[in-house]
Amino acid sequence: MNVTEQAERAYLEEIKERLTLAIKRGDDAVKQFSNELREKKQYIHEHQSSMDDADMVAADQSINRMAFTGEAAVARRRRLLKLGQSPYFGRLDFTPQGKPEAAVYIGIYSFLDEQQRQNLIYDWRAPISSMFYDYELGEAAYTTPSGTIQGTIGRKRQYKIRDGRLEFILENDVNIHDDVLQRELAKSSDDKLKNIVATIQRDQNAVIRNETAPVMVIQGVAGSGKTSIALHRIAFLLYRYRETIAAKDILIISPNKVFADYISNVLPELGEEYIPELGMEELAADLLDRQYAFQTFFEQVAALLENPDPAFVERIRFKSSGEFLRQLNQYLLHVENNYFTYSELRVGKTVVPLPVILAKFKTYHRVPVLKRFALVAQEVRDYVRGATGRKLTGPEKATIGEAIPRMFKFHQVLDLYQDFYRWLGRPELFRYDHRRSLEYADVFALIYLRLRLEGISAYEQVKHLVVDEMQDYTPMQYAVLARVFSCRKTILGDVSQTVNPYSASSAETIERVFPQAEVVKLFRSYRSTLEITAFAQRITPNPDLIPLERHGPEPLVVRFDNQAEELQGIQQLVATFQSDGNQSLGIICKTLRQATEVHQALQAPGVQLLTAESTTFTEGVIITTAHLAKGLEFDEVIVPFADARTYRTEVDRGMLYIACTRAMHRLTLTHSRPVTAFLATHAGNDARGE
Ligand SMILES: Nc1ncnc2c1ncn2[C@@H]1O[C@H](COP(=O)(O)OP(=O)(O)OP(=O)(O)O)[C@@H](O)[C@H]1O
Repeated sequence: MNVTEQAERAYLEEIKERLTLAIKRGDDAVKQFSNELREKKQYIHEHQSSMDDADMVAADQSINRMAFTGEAAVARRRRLLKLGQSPYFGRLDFTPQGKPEAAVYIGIYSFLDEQQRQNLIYDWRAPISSMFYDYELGEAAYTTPSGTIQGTIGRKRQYKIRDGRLEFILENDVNIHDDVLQRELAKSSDDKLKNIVATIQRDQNAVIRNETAPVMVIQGVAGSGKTSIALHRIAFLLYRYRETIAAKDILIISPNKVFADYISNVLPELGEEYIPELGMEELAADLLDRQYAFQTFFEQVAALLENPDPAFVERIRFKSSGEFLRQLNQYLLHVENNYFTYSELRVGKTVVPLPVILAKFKTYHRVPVLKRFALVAQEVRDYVRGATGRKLTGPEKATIGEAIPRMFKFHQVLDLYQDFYRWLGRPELFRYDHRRSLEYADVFALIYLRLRLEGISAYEQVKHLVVDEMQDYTPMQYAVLARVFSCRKTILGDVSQTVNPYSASSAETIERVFPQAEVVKLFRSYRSTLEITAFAQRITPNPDLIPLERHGPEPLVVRFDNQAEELQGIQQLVATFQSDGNQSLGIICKTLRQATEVHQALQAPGVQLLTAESTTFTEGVIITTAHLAKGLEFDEVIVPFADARTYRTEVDRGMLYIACTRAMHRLTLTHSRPVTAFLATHAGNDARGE
């Protein structure tokens, strides 16, 4: 053991002791709180009859205060216990200009020795910790709310401490990040996404700590850490703005429940509470007051995969364009200017002239049209009262109340939406029959009309919105999000991973809806080995992608003579997987029908079929579709039925790309019919030869 290591081990022991002491002090405090609380309650119980209202309020307040302090003490205990397992992962020896050098240990939370009033561990989100991610040795600086601190970093170390034991130290090397990163990435994936605090990269750190962007759009290649970054960014914002933003004020729009479950561990690992999460469809149902049944996005994509009817494709394509939004806005102007077919109004002997009614209607141009009638009616009543010099009778008031809305051509948003297509001269683009449900492509347009014509106030409490898988949402959806959520937003995704190319949005498309957005592009891919990344690149090339130097076995494309043999082959691959040390295997099919078929054929214990209705993600063997697997990752991936009939269209190509990019360490594709053209250039990898 060298001197450095000896000193570090001794220091770790010292910190652990102090942590144990702090936990003990905390325990005593919690005990004391609960005793006091019990006594107070007892006292109130016994003296209730002699207490007046003011006494009761004061007693209530003091109980609440004590309970709150008690809860905070329990939370602090939880954090200290966790720190005991792994107190810190980094150290900087920093000399601020004109001041002495100090060792700054960085961990998942901060630890202040209350007796010595000394910060023993800094939270990774603290301003000083940013230098750990942003600088190597030499000159460095960090920004605090009261200004920039300049200085020099004389030493930088990284540690891996697990279960309180020091596993390794890496010293002062420019490449330390790479070393530790490699070790982290080579590990087996468990069932949930993990925190990456110890190895956040410089470009990722810039996104996590960005405080200025009203809308942050992150376009990143597959495996670039977008989801991880978004979650760390939430943790950062909760720390930085802890006085004004709490976990409950944030909303994550996630593509499905399985994904929500998959990411659910990161924030608690970082010591933050549960963050509210909502699916796009749940949001839509809510904004439509649950008045309409509608097709889901899964159903739309499944319909495209099974039977891409050209008229259906055309409807989706048009409704996913920026032009659709522009036309709907034009139509709204047309409605405003033409659909109020006002006429002269007679109330008893009084005539309310046309210009008066129209002027009243225009005065309220800021109020949504369908909400304007009551206000106009009230103005007209005032006018009649002024003209007659007397109060209006009940029937007169009612006449006015009924007459004004009648001057407007439509009253139902759905009727206006249908009328929009007539106005556009393309009625064939709207398919709706009252017994069936709305097509998914119509859902957000209808919500947009509701927002503009009726006004909806909802979700006003949300202070930060996170939208993952941004490529799956159309300009119309973003226009709705922009109107419903006026708060800051983090929007992330990858246009190469679209499940529906007819409705994909790139960062540029989104920028058109949010001109104030700051767009960040991430090109470095962390998830997969170089071999897997190179393989996926040949399906959907992305010249900007930079893979991380990490090697593994070449992906295999394995041909079988018939489907029965193919399924048997898959069964063998599963058996091999189960006997080696990896933790997660994803068998990713194009459609749910195929996934169900494989699931039935395998019949092995512990093999789980993941469908759109699933709510949890567990490790082991999972069979699912590419659409559902989007955002997830597995140690090993098998893609069955990689044949020319299954993977044929551009939508199919996207699915194949998504499926392959889910693999971290090993990838195998199988087929029994002729291989898909998307793998034509991969034929050399065919284990059995074509
Ligand atoms: N700085 C980092 N340190 C360690 N691991 C990282 C880092 N950045 C990303 N990773 C790992 O890379 C993998 C991919 O991350 P993540 O799922 O957040 O990427 P993504 O861009 O959302 O992927 P995709 O779009 O393909 O679903 C995860 O296992 C994550 O832990």
